[in-house]
Amino acid sequence: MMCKHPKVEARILEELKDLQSSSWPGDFSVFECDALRSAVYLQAALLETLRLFPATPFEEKEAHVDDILPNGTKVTKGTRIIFSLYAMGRIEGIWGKDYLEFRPERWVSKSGRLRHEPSYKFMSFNSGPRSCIGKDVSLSNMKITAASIIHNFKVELVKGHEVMPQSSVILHTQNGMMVSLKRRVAG
Ligand code: HEM
Repeated sequence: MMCKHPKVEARILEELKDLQSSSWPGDFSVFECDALRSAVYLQAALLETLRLFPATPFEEKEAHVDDILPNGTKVTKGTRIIFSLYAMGRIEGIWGKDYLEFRPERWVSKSGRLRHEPSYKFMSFNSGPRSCIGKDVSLSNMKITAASIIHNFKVELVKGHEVMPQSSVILHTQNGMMVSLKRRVAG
């Protein structure tokens, strides 16, 4: 997403500039979890990526008892329901007119804090009693990894390579994602 959205990348770099990092051999800088707590825009960009490209694109549930769904649909015990988290991240009625735009700003409140979206709206970590117990640890790890890569390297998509999602239990890319890394000037 950063390769295709240079303004977002620039804003993340700006946010990282003031955060504490540690040096690694080779003149690299890495960020630790605590230092990234205030990196609201970086987290917003990761959440926005997961909205458009949820790692689990669809899920299946089975009705434990006869029930009625919020839209009035009756389901009988044992009915299997498959729902698409991928589609739910791209519905205008849920996300607004700009639902197809990659816009991390939608996750940032007027006061500059991370905007909370209810889990039944942002379903990438599922909702309810079987929601992902690794949500916080995965977001921390993604922040650490993304911050360290973006700060040290300019990531560019290989010319002519088109990244296409491929549906499976875990969202894949049809032909991978070919990129080149250019070392950013330290400092
Ligand atoms: C971007 C990273 C991740 C995403 C998008 C994600 C998403 C999800 C989703 C959608 C489910 C519900 C699956 C279902 O009910 O069919 C789930 C469940 C679960 N996740 Fe994650 N997950 C992520 C990372 C992790 C990590 C790092 C851990 C462990 C440290 C983890 C542990 C679990 C466990 C144990 C469950 C099952 C919870 C239950 O059934 O009660 N996840 N995750």
